[in-house]
Amino acid sequence: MSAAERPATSAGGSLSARLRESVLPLWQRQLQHPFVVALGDGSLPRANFEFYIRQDALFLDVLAKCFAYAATRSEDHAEIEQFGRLLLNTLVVEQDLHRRYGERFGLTPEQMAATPMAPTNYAYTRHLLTIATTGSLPEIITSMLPCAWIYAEVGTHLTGNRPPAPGHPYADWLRTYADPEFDAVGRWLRERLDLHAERLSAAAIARLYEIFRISTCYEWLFWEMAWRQEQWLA
Ligand SMILES: Cc1ncc(C[n+]2csc(CCO)c2C)c(N)n1
Repeated sequence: MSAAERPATSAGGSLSARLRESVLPLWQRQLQHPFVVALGDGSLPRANFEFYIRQDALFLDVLAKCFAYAATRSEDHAEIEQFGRLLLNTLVVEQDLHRRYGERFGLTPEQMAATPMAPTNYAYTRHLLTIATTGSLPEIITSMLPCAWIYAEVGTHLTGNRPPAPGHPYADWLRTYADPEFDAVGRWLRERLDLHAERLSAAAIARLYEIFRISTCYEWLFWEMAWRQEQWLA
């Protein structure tokens, strides 16, 4: 099994491992996306990265809210606490990474917040919000799992577990997502999902496959959106 195929954490025959296997070609396409390749080798034009950072700041605000919705569906004290921590972590990533790059690009937090959501970002966040507000807890976890899992794999794939080269323009981004602490987010979500899924019907599990596939597609489309600097129609 190549490094690209290997899950960041091996999950054996668990539901989360089977979900990833069910979308493996889509998963591997993320690592080959021109945006991801150029981000890794530092050749990504600044305009594309700036577009991405502005959109991602808006995305992470929504993702943080989805962790809050997940907390409202849980009856387990430790789980509620962890969803609360993930909500705060998400905002810290946004502030640390995005404000830092924002400052480098001469953007104020107000300018960042005034950016309109591009179509794909809008669609992805509506998908997450619909499930967060109307779905079951396993569905909510499943909808958020590809974003944590894919970024950890992209981070380790691009760095190969070595620190980014000196002067790499996107070193902070690479370090954030190659950090084993970030991989732990996905690992925890997988553990919770595998536990909750033990009590689900075959129909409920089938729905999880569908949700996982849609979120995985949107992760690819998010790179594509930033690569093309996608705009709404005039
Ligand atoms: C489109 C998109 N997908 C995933 C991430 C990665 N990410 C950053 S914070 C966080 C939650 C855990 O703190 C996750 C999953 C991203 N930045 N943008």
